[in-house]
Amino acid sequence: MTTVEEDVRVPHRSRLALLGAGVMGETVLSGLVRAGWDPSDLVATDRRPERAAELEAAYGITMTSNLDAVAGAETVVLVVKPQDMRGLLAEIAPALAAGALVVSLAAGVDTGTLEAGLPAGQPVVRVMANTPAQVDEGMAAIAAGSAATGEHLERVRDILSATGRVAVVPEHYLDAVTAISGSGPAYLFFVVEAMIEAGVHLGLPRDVSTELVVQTMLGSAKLLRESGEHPTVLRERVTSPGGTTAAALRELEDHKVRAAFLSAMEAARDRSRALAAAAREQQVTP
Ligand SMILES: NC(=O)C1=CN([C@@H]2O[C@H](COP(=O)(O)OP(=O)(O)OC[C@H]3O[C@@H](n4cnc5c(N)ncnc54)[C@H](OP(=O)(O)O)[C@@H]3O)[C@@H](O)[C@H]2O)C=CC1
Ligand SMILES: O=C(O)[C@@H]1CCC=N1
Repeated sequence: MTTVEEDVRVPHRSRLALLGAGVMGETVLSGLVRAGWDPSDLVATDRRPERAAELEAAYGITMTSNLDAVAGAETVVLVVKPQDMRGLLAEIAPALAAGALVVSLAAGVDTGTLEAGLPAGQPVVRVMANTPAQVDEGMAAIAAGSAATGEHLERVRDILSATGRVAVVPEHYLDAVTAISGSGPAYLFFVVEAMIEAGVHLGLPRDVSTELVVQTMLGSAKLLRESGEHPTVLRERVTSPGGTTAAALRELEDHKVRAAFLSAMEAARDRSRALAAAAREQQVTP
């Protein structure tokens, strides 16, 4: 017979170790805590002791060494910079539990490179996430390595869907995904900065300009999502014949802003490929 106590129990979550608790690492950890994970099911590490102390105080998560964290963890999430991945894989490979799922959030580093630095057959899932996950509006794309199963992908989806949307994609999409949604928040913040400065240039107090621009960005994103309309249609609805918007858009086209966005995202995609190549060249077998 089912008891009331059993009905309301929190589902068991296996122990998750997160290595590299910088900006993106904290984004994931804080999201899991907000989503109701018991901090005692989480363990994390960072190279800087003062950073570790900060996170322990903020979230009640045990901060420890990489080897301690990995021992017994069923899911190991790696959130170090691509350039630090090789050393980290070499350090943890001997301590990983057989079958533990390794999840990498590093830009560029492909699953082949990760697998080459880990014991044979270790399941790996690669992720490209973004910082709006800090407010539960993240966009993450995930791809399975050669030994990862559907259950492994579901486990990663469960972790990331706590803080936003998750798409399963073929791995060869991930350099482009990095250029679009991984780096994307920075481009939009750049546009916001430029518009706020423009408002100040036009004589608005900075706080007024900031409020106008931030709410316009938020409202436009919400309109896109909720209307389901194509952005071209929404832009045309703002653009009155012979009006102010048409005058502004003409300047953006004359300054080749659309072409600049294309070049910028090609550069980000190429940088992701270069990081992948560098990580591949550095790879070591355990
Ligand atoms: N920031 C973002 O918006 C996004 C980042 N990413 C990816 O996430 C990863 C982390 O990026 P981000 O959080 O911005 O970078 P951070 O530098 O903020 O975080 C990485 C953290 O890992 C620590 N670290 C490095 N080596 C080790 C180690 N061996 N053991 C434990 N901790 C270690 C670093 O310490 P120290 O400071 O001493 O180096 C640092 O605190 C990158 O691979 C990046 O490509 C992906 C999508 C978006
Ligand atoms: O700039 C970077 O390399 C990382 C990856 C995507 C966003 N930040």
